[in-house]
Amino acid sequence: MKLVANDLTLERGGQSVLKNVDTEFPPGTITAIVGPNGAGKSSLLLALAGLLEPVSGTVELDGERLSELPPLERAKTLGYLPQHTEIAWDVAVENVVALGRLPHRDRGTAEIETAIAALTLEPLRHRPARQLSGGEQARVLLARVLAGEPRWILADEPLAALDLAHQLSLVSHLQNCAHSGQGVVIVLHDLALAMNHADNAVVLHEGKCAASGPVEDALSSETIRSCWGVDAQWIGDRGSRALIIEH
Ligand SMILES: Nc1ncnc2c1ncn2[C@@H]1O[C@H](COP(=O)(O)OP(=O)(O)OP(=O)(O)O)[C@@H](O)[C@H]1O
Repeated sequence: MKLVANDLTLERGGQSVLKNVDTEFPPGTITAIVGPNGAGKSSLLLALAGLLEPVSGTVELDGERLSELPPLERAKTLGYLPQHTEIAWDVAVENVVALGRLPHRDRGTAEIETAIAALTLEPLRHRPARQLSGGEQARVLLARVLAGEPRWILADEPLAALDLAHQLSLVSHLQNCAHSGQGVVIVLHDLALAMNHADNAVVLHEGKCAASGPVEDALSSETIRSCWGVDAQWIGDRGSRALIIEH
C-alpha cells in the first residue's frame, strides 16, 4: 500500500507553500522529510494525512485518491502526530493513549498496552496528562497514534522534545513498525538522525523537492550545501555517521 504525492501543489493563507512535488513513500520503511525552516515539511505531512486539500495534484494510497477514502477508513489507515501539541485535558495518560482506538470502536487493550510500553509510559500511566512535561506529553501523544496501529505513521518532529535515550528507543520502535510492514514518515531536523535511522529521505527546499531516495544519496554534501547553505561532510560508518561542518 504505497503513499504517493503526484504533482502536489499546496497553499496556506493564500501563499504557495509546495510546488509540483512528486514523491513516493514505500511501506515497510522509514522516510524522513527534511529541509530548512519554512520549506514545506509540515504542509506536505498534513496533505499526506488528508488534512490539507491540495490546490492541484493528488495524494494517493495504493492508487486511490485520499480524498475519496471514507473518513473512518482514513482515520484507521493514517495516524497523524502534529508538531508542538500540548495536552489540555485533565485525563489520565492511559485514557489519552486509549483515544487512539476511537476509529476502531473497540477497547484494543493489547494495542494500548503495547503503545504504553513502546513509549515507556508505565510509570506515568495514572498521572493527569496535562501535568506532564513537554517531552512526556509528546510521548503520550505518539503512543495514542501507535495504539491505533495505523498502516501509516505520519509524525511531525516526533523526536524533537525527547531526551537521547527516549529518541533511541522510539527510533528503534519505529524501525520495528516498519519491519512489520507499516509505513513511517517523519519530519526531522536532525540530519544525522535521518541518515542513521531512516531508510529514505525527501529533501524539501523552498516548497520544492530538492532530492529524494535512499538517505545515503538524498542527504549528500551537495544537497546540504545547496539547501542549507552549509559545507559539511559525513564521516563514520553506515548507521553511526556524523555530520562534520567545514569552516
Ligand atoms: N496556517 C498557515 N497560514 C499561512 N501560512 C502558513 C501556515 N502554516 C505555515 N505557513 C507557511 O507555509 C510555509 C511552509 O510552512 P511549513 O510549516 O510547512 O514549513 P516547515 O518546513 O515544516 O517549517 P519548520 O521547519 O519551521 O517547522 C512557511 O512559509 C509558513 O510560513
